[in-house]
Amino acid sequence: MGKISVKLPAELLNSLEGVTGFDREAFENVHQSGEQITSIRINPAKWSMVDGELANIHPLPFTIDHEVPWSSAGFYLTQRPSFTFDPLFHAGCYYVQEASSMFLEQALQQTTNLSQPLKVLDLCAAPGGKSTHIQSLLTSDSLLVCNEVIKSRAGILKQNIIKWGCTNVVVTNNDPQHFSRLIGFFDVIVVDAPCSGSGLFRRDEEAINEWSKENVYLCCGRQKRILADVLPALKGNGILVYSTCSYSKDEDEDIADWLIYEWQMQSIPLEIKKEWHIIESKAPGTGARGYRFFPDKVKGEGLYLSCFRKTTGTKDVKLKGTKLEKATTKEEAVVLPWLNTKDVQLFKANLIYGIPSSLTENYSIVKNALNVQYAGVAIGEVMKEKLVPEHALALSNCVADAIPKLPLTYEEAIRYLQKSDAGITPDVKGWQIMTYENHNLGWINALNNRVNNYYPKEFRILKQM
Ligand SMILES: C[S@@+](CC[C@H](N)C(=O)[O-])C[C@H]1O[C@@H](n2cnc3c(N)ncnc32)[C@H](O)[C@@H]1O
Repeated sequence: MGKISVKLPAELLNSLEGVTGFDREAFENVHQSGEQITSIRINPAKWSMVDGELANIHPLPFTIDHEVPWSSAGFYLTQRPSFTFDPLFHAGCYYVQEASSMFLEQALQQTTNLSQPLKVLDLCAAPGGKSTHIQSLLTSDSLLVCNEVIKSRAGILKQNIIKWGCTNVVVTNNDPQHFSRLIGFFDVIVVDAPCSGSGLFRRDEEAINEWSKENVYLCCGRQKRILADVLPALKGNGILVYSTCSYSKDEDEDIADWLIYEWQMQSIPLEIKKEWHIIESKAPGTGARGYRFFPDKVKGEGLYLSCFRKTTGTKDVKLKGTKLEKATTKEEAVVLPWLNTKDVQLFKANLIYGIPSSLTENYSIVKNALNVQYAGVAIGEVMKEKLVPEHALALSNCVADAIPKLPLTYEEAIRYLQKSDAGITPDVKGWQIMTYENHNLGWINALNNRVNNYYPKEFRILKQM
């Protein structure tokens, strides 16, 4: 790690003078240092912790330096490994996520009773870092709606949700305006807003070239529009978590003031430990609390996060659901042996999907209002009274234990994930799941004369080792 020459925009540095906790020299130095930090957040549904240690993988594909102090599942790594060539990454055992972002866990834990069923919206969700984190913190009978306005990014979000392997998430592709159709529906809304991106300067030099004061103003206007569009969908007393990866007061504290003046939101302070070195800020007008991460103070990138309670009630609107096309009894009989639970509602939308029975009503309301891209778990297609299973089922937490599994060596797993000939000769015929270190990777179908690799094209490793 050598010193590099980075020219930070003088206009940004000047505008940060006076921002609580800003130390110009230290801030400039940390950007020049060339230091890069790598952190991951493990998927507790797939990878267990025993006595604070990651269990059952030998050898671990990386070396853990220490834990991210504000997250129960976050770890710093000593160096950045090749995640592409780690089968566990493809199995959804962890998500590569910048450490400051994991502070969302504190925001949710300290403002919300996470042990009860909740309806949560992650409005600006792609590629899914915060969504996968929120999912891990919720009960299985909570519903998480992850939305992304840009269609291609919604596709990436869907892939990451499939890898995470849960059944209680819906991915939508909507403009924030469309959420006015869901008046008072959500208990919690997370807005990780598009911003001018100064918090990412250390990782992405392009962000430096793209930064301008004009863009900060543009982002600030957009942030207000997004919030104004979505706030009606939050129920009275509901929680809003607002975050950006910008240091600019216009996109952070000024938005907090605006939320209080214009929307009568109430700021909720969070408890932070001194040794975390997170800076608590007060918005100039209302004193609303916000939490700012400076890379010269914390081991992570730039972030601002602030929590609010909605003090105004919402009209009591009875939201209508749409009728879901249910799977037939015959289809159910074919599908159920592939699942480890009967507590799912099976419905059809090209394929057969499953969603926890307790979420059906709320899901039908979401489906009526929004452009759903993915819901629950895609199970497969029933053809000639047999199931052709979907990749998502293999990676999900609802696939039956009785399905045959074939453990692969590291080299076989990489060839399988490249969708090339893995060179395996299974003992049994038919559909079976390829595993690596006991984690599911995907399907093959072993026929009499050949083995068909069903790893999806869009997920495959394109690089050669
Ligand atoms: C900071 S990123 C979200 C990162 C994500 N929350 C995560 O943790 O992986 C902001 C997202 O907002 C989306 N976005 C851009 N313009 C938007 C708009 N006008 N309304 C809503 N979302 C928008 C972007 O496409 C982007 O995916």
